Formats: sequence, structure tokens, C-alpha cells
Amino acid sequence: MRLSIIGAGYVGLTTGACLAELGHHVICIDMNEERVARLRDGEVPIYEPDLHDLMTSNIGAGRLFFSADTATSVADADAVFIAVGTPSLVDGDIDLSFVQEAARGIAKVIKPNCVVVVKSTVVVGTCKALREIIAEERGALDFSIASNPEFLREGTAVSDFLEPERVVFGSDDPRACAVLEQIYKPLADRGVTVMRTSNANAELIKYSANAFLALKIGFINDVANLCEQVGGDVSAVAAGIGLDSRIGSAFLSAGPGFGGSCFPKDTRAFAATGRKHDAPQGLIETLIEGNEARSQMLAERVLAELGSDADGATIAVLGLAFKANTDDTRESPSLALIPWLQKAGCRIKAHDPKAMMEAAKQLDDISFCEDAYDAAKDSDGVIVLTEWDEYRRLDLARLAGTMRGSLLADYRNLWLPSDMTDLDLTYLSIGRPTIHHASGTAMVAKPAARKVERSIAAGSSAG
Ligand SMILES: NC(=O)c1ccc[n+]([C@@H]2O[C@H](COP(=O)([O-])OP(=O)(O)OC[C@H]3O[C@@H](n4cnc5c(N)ncnc54)[C@H](O)[C@@H]3O)[C@@H](O)[C@H]2O)c1
Ligand SMILES: O=c1ccn([C@@H]2O[C@H](COP(=O)(O)OP(=O)(O)O[C@H]3O[C@H](CO)[C@@H](O)[C@H](O)[C@H]3O)[C@@H](O)[C@H]2O)c(=O)[nH]1
Repeated sequence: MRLSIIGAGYVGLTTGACLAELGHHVICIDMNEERVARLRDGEVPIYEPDLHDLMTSNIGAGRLFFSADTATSVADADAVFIAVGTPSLVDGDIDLSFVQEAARGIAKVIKPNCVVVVKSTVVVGTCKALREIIAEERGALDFSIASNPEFLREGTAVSDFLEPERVVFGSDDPRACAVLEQIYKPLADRGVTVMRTSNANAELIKYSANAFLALKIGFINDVANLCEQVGGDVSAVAAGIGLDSRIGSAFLSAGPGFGGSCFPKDTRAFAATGRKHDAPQGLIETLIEGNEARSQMLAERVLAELGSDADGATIAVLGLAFKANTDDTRESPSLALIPWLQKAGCRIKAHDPKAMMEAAKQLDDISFCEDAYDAAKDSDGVIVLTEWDEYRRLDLARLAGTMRGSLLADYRNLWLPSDMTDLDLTYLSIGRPTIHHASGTAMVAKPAARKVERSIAAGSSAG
């Protein structure tokens, strides 16, 4: 089939390359001409494992093309996928202007019987509204509209797309469903479940899936807070509950809170939709509040440990991306936590294997470092905020040897408290006992930490 994709970002590029890999003829379109020029030069403008190789082979096979010109690039398409951004508005709802603009841009130029497929994450009712926008511009109802939400994760986007647990699409038009069935036939032939439903259901499935996954993370982070107070170990608790197949072990890693371009934005949009339609999503509202407060809380744990030395301390932050294997810093917990430390007078040295360029656009007064050891050198404390494999492999004795102070806050639980007993480090982690360096003894979180929290919270907000 001949397919066009509007928006060549994380989702558009992955979708384009993977649909080409499935044998379709694909043109990826972006309004950012510089991005298109780089793509045409064989450069991938984002860091996503395996994407470069997949793009190169499909460009070579004559199935994948790039363009900045929408009009000429959608004219022959059997289906046009819209994969542009849907950022948050201040009230938590989403900004549909990019999606609406893309729909207007293709309305007059799509061929008769074209299927417009909304891949961007959009609130329920959007496809219906887009249908009206296109019909208004076009003046004839000779097209179909469908929702085909995307479930890929950054860092594993290619394998998530090519080996998904399911494909979901929804349309109230059987013709659109038939085209989508054809597009995804190579995956269905490999045994992938392809679920066909209504437009509204497909839109709701996307938000409900993200909200549910985010709830699991929020829940285990709350359990971690309790473990810290009572001497429990959240890893053991997560393992224990995860053995129940009704609960499952996935998405139970306690950490610095969920970030990224999806969970924070999508939970806010889900809650806003509930408010708008008089169906309050109380669980999600509470989840959002807890997640937003987490960065400050974790900064305060470090500040409490540093005590009166916090003002003027040098802190090394390892990890700026919102998770490992991506250069994406959108709503990264790291970028939310750093300003709280700076506000308390800390100087920040930072390192990330892929996300320093992006982070530099959003952070002030940071020294970026060559590697983790360089960041840790002469620091009073090190905080790990992204679970990069290269941090897991660090020689902790060497790291400790370069530091001036002795605080290691492992907010991704990369190591075990028992690994720390021979090191001259105070080891804070998430939902597990703190190890104090001189004695090597495990301690339950001290009430002093809470006192400092209150005093900082009384000041103006950071970030
Ligand atoms: N990033 C993810 O992991 C992920 C996963 C699933 C779903 N989603 C959803 O997919 C959508 C896209 O997300 P993303 O992360 O790929 O965004 P992105 O910001 O990486 O990419 C969007 C691209 O669209 C381009 N664009 C915007 N308007 C355009 C127009 N009218 N014509 C041509 N190009 C246009 C922009 O220049 C940009 O390159 C969002 O709704 C998001 O919620 C994202
Ligand atoms: O056990 C876990 C799992 C994840 N996270 C955090 O949760 C956030 C999101 O992680 P992940 O889901 O792996 O990354 P995304 O690329 O944002 O993918 C999510 O958001 C996408 C956009 O909607 C969806 O397509 C995916 O299915 C959904 O997993 C990150 O900050 C992770 O560090 C945890 O803290 N603990």
C-alpha cells in the first residue's frame, strides 16, 4: 500500500520505517525542513536503538522517503497517518492544534477513498471532530477516518512496533477497517492480535492503558515510601506481589516517578477528560499529584542527608533522560529534581550518555561532564536518576575515590544495599534501608528528613 505519515518524530519515524519494513511504500513528512534535510542525508535526528539501520535498509530498498511538502506527498496515499505532537495545555487537557492543522493540510489533497489514520494520542471524540474539519475543507465525504493508537515505548520503539502485544484500530467506517487490516496483515500473519473496534473505544484504550500503567508505578512508589519508614525492601515487596499473575511483575520498579512525553501528559489529559464529561478520575488525579511531588521529595532526602553542608555542596547528577536508551528529556524526573537542589544552594555537575544536548536547552548553571567519574570528581554527593547500563557497570570504589563527600543516592535502585557495606559511602535508594558509611549499618529513614522537607516546602516553588 502507499502510505504517508505526517510528523517525523519518535512515533512518525518509527511508524514510517516499520511500515516500510512490512512492505509498504511510505513517505514521512515533516514541516521542519531542516529535519527532513537531515533525514534525506541518512541522519536520524533522534536517538532510538535500531531505527537507523531499519531506515537505511528501507531507504535502500526504495520503500521509504522523506518530504517537507505535504500536498505532493499525500496525493497518492491509500492512507495518511497523522503522528504529530499533542502537548499539554495548562489545564491538563491536550493541545489538538497540531493534529487539526495536519488534518486541514491534507483535506484538499488526499485522493478519494483515502483513510485518514490518527496515530497521535488524542482524547475521545477527536476523530469525530477531525472528520468534520476535513469534510468542511474538502466539501465531500469521500474519505474515512480511523484511530490507530500507538503503544511503542521510546528506547525499544522498533521492536515494540514490529513485535507488538497487540495492534488496536477503531473506525465507524468498515472501509477504513478493511484498509487497516490490510496494512497490518503482515503482523497478523505472524500471530499478532489485531483488535478492531470503534473510533471512540480506540481513543479510550490508549489513555486507559497509559493511565493504568502509570497507576502501577505510582502505587509501587507509595509502597516504597512506606518501606523507607518501616524498614521494608520495595524490591522484595514488588517481587512478591508480582508473582500473582493477576498483578504481574511489569511496571513495578520504584524510582524517581514517571516522566517522559507520554505518561505525565496522558494522565493529565485523561483526568481533564473525566472532569469535562462529569466522570471524575479520582485515582488518576491523586496519582498525578503524588508523581509531581516526588522530585521535590527526593531532592529533600538528599538535602536532609547533607544537612547544613547542603548550601554550597557540589552534586553530581547521573542521568538526564527520562529513562535509559533515549535522548528524550521531556518531563524527565531529573530535570524536575535539579532545580530543587540548586535552590538549596547546590552546584550541579551532570552527565548523561545521550541527553546532555537536550537537557542543556532546559537547564541553567550546569556543568556537563565527560562521564560519570568526571561528574563525581570532587562532588559531595552523587544522585543516579536514569538507569543507563553504563551506570550499572560503574566501579563504585573508583567513583567513591574521586568524590569529596560520601553520599550516593541511587534513585533507580541499580545496586543492592549489601553491595555498599565495604564502601565508604552513605547509600540512599528507593524503598530500601539506607546504609550509613562509617558503620556500614542499615537504617530506617530518619524523622529529620521530614523536618527539612517542610522547611523547603515552605519556600517558593522551584522548577
Ligand atoms: N514518543 C512516544 O513514545 C509516543 C508513543 C506513543 C504515542 N505517542 C504520541 O504520538 C504523538 C507524536 O509524538 P512524538 O513523540 O513522535 O512527537 P515529536 O514531537 O517527536 O514529533 C512530532 C513531529 O511532528 C511534526 N509536525 C507537527 N505538525 C506538523 C504538520 N502539520 N505537518 C508536518 N509535520 C508536523 C513536528 O515538526 C515533529 O517533528 C503524540 O500524540 C504522542 O502522545 C508518542
Ligand atoms: O516500572 C517502571 C516502569 C516505568 N517507569 C517510568 O515510567 C516512565 C515511562 O516509561 P516507559 O513506559 O518505559 O516509557 P515510554 O516510552 O514513555 O512509554 C509509555 O508511553 C508511550 C506513549 O504513550 C506508550 O506508547 C507506551 O506503551 C508506554 O509504556 C519512565 O519515566 C520510566 O522510568 C518506572 O518508574 N517504573
